[in-house]
Amino acid sequence: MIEINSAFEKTNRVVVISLNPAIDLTGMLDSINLGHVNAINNSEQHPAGKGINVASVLVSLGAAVTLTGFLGQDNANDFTNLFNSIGIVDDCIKVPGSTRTNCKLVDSHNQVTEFNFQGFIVTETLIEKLEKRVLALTNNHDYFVISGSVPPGFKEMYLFDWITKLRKMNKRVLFDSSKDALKQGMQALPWLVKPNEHELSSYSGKLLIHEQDYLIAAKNLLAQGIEQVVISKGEKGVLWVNQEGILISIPPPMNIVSTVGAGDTLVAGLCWSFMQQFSRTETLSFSTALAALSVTQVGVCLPSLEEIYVTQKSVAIKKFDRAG
Ligand SMILES: Nc1ncnc2c1ncn2[C@@H]1O[C@H](COP(=O)(O)OP(=O)(O)O)[C@@H](O)[C@H]1O
Ligand SMILES: O=P(O)(O)OC[C@H]1O[C@](O)(COP(=O)(O)O)[C@@H](O)[C@@H]1O
Repeated sequence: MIEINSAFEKTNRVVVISLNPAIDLTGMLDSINLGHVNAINNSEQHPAGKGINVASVLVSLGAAVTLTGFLGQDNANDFTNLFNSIGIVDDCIKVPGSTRTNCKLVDSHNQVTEFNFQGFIVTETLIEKLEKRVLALTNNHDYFVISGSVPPGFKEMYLFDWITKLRKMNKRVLFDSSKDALKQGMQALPWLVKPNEHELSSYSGKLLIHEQDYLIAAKNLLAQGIEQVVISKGEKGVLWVNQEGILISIPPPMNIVSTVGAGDTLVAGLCWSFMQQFSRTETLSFSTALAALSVTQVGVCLPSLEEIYVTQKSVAIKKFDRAG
């Protein structure tokens, strides 16, 4: 029998689990010509991946973040330099090989074409070692973010097992993944899920188009026992459904540089808002503002609170009581 306890303390401590990190190599070009040579106008490269992006934004907001998961030992320094410079506590397991490099091409219409590679291979021994680390962290943490795809060798079933274990310990698990990993993880009923439109359509097995389609899909997840269903809809904003009702946010128009990392930034904003016990409206407007700011540059941005508050004032919120 799963125990439900809503008496969560305000906290700044959080664990982020990053199973398949990446170095993001972003190239800007006028347009992509398939089958031809494409000249890149300028490029940037930085440590990223869903969990690492979430951890970086959380730290910038003031969270005490312990990052665990896997890192390729051959280029681990690229990541550990970042962790040391911004103050992420590194509890990652080093695995043979290099962490993958993902390629992101941004054209002059700000359209992003992404090439996400597979990643290093993990063994059962490494996975068991990681599970022990995650369980050890339950002694002094209530919030766990599991973000991103899984590397080759990692059976999606582990996500089901780990989320089930964390849930039984009454931990709040925020889960953001895709494909089979999303399916398996969702079945364990994490506390919060954040699919984007495409991921939710693919999970639901049908194309969701209208607001009503998303609402029905969200309410189904709620009925199954997921407490917070947050659907991110790019520049159209966020749809958040829970037992208290439906909230919709619309971000202000932004100067877009790259939308890569917007979803991770939204997850970090949500996590921080819950940890800090913001009201529902404040949680959504804060997280939407933070995510909107992230599209104004390459990678996740670490804006000042002042910048976030200014943007937050331009986020429109629509509220409907009771999810029904
Ligand atoms: N062009 C944009 N302008 C303003 N906010 C944006 C824009 N694109 C994304 N966002 C914000 O970032 C959130 C996450 O973006 P989205 O593209 O839906 O996620 P993902 O990166 O997971 O695909 C959106 O819900 C929205 O709040
Ligand atoms: O974990 P996945 O699905 O392989 O995706 C990894 C990619 O997603 C990112 O974390 C960006 O994610 P979002 O755009 O959804 O925020 C990149 O940094 C990384 O290259």
